[in-house]
Amino acid sequence: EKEVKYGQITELPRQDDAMKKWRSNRFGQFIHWGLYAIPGGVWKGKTYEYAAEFLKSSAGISTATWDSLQYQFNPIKFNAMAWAKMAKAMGVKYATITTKHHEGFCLWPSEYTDFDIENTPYGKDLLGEFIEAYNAEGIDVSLYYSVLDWHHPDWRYKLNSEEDKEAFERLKIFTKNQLLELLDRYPTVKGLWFDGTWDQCWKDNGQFSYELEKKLKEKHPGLVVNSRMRADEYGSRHFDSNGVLMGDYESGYERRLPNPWDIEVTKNDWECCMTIPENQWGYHKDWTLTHIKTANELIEMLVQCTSQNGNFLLNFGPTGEGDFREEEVKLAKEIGDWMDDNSSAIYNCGYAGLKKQGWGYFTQNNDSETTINMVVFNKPINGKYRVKLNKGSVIKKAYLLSKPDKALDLEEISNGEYFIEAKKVKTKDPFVIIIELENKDSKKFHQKALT
Ligand SMILES: COc1ccc([C@H]2[C@H](O)[C@H](O)[C@H](C)N2C)cc1
Repeated sequence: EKEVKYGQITELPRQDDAMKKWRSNRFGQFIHWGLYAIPGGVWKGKTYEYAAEFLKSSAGISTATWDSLQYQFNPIKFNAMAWAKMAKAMGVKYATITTKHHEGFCLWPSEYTDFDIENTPYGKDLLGEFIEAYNAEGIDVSLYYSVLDWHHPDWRYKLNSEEDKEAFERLKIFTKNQLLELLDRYPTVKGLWFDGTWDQCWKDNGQFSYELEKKLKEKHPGLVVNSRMRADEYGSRHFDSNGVLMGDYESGYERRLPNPWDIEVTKNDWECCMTIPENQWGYHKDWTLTHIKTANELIEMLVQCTSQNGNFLLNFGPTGEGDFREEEVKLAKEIGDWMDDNSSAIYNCGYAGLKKQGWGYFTQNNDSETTINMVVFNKPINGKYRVKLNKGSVIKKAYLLSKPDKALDLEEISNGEYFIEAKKVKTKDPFVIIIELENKDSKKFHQKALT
């Protein structure tokens, strides 16, 4: 064990109401929006396959040229209420929006920079409109903030000289001021999603990020912060040098999921953030470059996250004009239609304390001791679903969520192990079988105490 002074601040897992709400939300919408949405991955007629929000570096564009995009930013199609209604219909309970991505452009009128929405043809407080509209639909809002800032003259990747150190001290003050400003301006926000914290400059400032997390949480009770914000004094990120998680949840799952059989991951809160194309967070004009995930693929990721006590944050990249691609609108509808019928296996659900089986994923409602959800993605050819529950568990009845009054045939194989027969399932979509137990699924709740 190393002596770590600037490691974890909050005892995890948090059991306060704000964190319980974060946990029960399960499904969120990520929004990546900034100046990069204007060129959309194309520069001087050339299409760049790399992530569109990195076009400045992949096309080798000067900061002056890139920053002049600010005078073109005029999303005439932006309608925050329409966005919020689409998100509501999709079934998300929270949304995380880029207030400032690596380019440094701020979607809110910041008093600490002119490189912001106020100095664009649009001019209005776009971020404020977004938060108000999403909150009006009952959707919690968290704010993404990139510490890495290509625009700011005091940004330094490494601190090699006294001049570097002085510059970065100014950058740290700027960062703290902007974050306090965001929490002042938007008191209803629930969390901060930090990014751009992998460089040496930040890893050398573990004490600063420790004190910053404390100050932000003192100012904004209940604030939920991702592990990506932090480095300890040895430069260890996400987890401190003794392997203790920092922030409030693990946010290392970017465009990747844990092994579905992994139960270690269930011990902490965590979130997977996911793109619809393979690697585009910002709007890209050309979606033929890579595989585009289908609704069923994305639903399976959401279900897998829930089954392992994680949240799923699905990304959308609005165009420079402020609307969504038709593919994104279609996916939001398809996912929403599924959520309309099956969200009881997602909201306020988590790890059931059971080993994953081949047909799909177990989830269990956090408020229920005797009801287990089976979300099926792979129908067995004989229509019989093998379920291995905890020893001593007895199934009272099992039924399709879509047909609650028709009990399915059961065959007990051994203590706590059954076949559930569901031969006549017509749907082509993933579906849910509900198991109701005779007795409290004690092992699961015992395990819950352990986490
Ligand atoms: C160098 O590899 C990177 C760096 C930053 C990212 C950024 C993306 O732009 C997006 O904001 C994602 C959440 N973040 C990690 C992704 C991959």
